[in-house]
Amino acid sequence: MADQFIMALDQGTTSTRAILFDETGTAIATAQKELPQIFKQPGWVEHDAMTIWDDARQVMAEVVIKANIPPYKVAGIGVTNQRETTVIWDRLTGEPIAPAVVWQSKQSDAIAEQLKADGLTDWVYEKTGLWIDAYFSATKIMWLLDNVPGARERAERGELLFGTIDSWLLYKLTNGAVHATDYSNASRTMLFNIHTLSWDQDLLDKFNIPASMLPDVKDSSGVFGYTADYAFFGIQVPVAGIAGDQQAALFGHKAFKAGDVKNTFGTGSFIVMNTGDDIATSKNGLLTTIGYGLDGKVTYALEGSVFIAGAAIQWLRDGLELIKSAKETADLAEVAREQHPEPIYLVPAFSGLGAPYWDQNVRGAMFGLTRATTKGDVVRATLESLAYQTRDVLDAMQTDTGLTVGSLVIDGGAAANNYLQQFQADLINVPVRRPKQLETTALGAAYLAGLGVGYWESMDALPEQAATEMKEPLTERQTEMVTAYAGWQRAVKAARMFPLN
Ligand SMILES: Nc1ncnc2c1ncn2[C@@H]1O[C@H](COP(=O)(O)OP(=O)(O)O)[C@@H](O)[C@H]1O
Ligand SMILES: O=P(O)(O)OC[C@H](O)CO
Repeated sequence: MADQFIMALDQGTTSTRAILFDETGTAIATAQKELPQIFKQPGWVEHDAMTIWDDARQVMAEVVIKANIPPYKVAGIGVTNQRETTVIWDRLTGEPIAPAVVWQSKQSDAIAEQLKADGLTDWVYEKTGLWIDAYFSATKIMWLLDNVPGARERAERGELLFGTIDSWLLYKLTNGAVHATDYSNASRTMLFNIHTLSWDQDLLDKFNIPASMLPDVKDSSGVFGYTADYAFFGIQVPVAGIAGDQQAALFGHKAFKAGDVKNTFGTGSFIVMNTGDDIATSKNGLLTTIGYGLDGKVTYALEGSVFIAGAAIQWLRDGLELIKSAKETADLAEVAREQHPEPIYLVPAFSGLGAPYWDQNVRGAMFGLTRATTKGDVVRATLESLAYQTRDVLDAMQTDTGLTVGSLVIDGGAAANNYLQQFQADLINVPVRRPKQLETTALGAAYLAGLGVGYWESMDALPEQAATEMKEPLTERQTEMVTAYAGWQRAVKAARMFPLN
């Protein structure tokens, strides 16, 4: 297989990427397209599903051309995706009936609130491992069926299909031949029973969603189908791996042991702990989810989903126009820290707070401003908010599992930030490691696809990640961190006391 490659197709919230990996797990070429965000109403976030498909096809072709390899040298494709985002399309024409409702979108908030008011929270949690929220696909499907004219009747006649982005891309890649997903994505819909490993008929009945819309659920590794003529240079390449992006990152870090934890700092921040065979439950606002399905067996995980991480850095750039690029933030924060050791705090609850608070009624706030506050202080507070939110989740994880997190691996765009990495290590008082290659999500999808086609024979044969950079916590900062974290906790409390209405 030495002259063959595995392609990862990583469809994220803000971009669509194709990356080719060789046998050593090295990325040899990347092609990427930014994805336009559609904000029709406050709190709504949508994507054009056809654009996603067009972009996917384009980056897949581009990456092969960039790498200058014949397309038949691609041994398999692994798909990984922004999770929960919901597409509904016509079974026959393959046309979406509406824009995709993105995981961050709040248009189904009222439906989620009603389900909670109906007292379904524990019932849904016991079956799905999820706390009722507009974040998950179920209320998004309900919203689309209720709001797109004729959708409910068409769905009841069996004419419509639902899928998260992986299913949508798989359907398009195979020209409608395959309608399937994997366990990790299914476990984010709030329709999938993580105990019986099947769609839950009680939930479907309660939510009034026809079972005929749902994809088949399979292992994350194995052949799902083959690319159709028009999809990839007219050749049939097996789509041999699928996983939601956060679970793919867990796999990409080779976090295979119970207790292994990773954090991906992308648009949001997703801290995931492998819990092995154990369907660990949480009393502290974490989700129970499926890490991956492999060889007929699923591995479970606990997750803390933080909605705003790198998105806060984008806000500094595009909203406040304080910086020109995300890269500037590390130096600005470093200087600010030297000038004004006393921190200010940003609670970036721009769309409510996810784990461990799950409070939709809070919005962003800053605390501690004075006339001396500078741009650098605001940048520093923003970067540090990513680390504080991670600490909140890690504390909850340790309380829930009784396990001690001894180190943390990070990836995603904002993991490149040296200030953040050091501050994170200081704040949680354990080493924080990041791989040189931050595309761990894509690597995880490549691993799954590679295992699926026998490119790598077993998990033991998966290559080690390229060199990593480690930041140790600084002992001399530990007293300061105790005060700093107490300040953050007060800031969150204060922000939550200023309700939306
Ligand atoms: N050097 C940096 N420092 C801080 N944040 C960064 C840096 N580089 C990129 N980011 C942030 O990382 C995010 C992009 O990460 P990525 O993993 O590509 O996200 P996604 O998969 O959610 O689209 C953006 O929100 C951006 O603001
Ligand atoms: O696209 P990302 O990397 O922001 O990830 C989004 C998550 O999968 C949402 O649950």
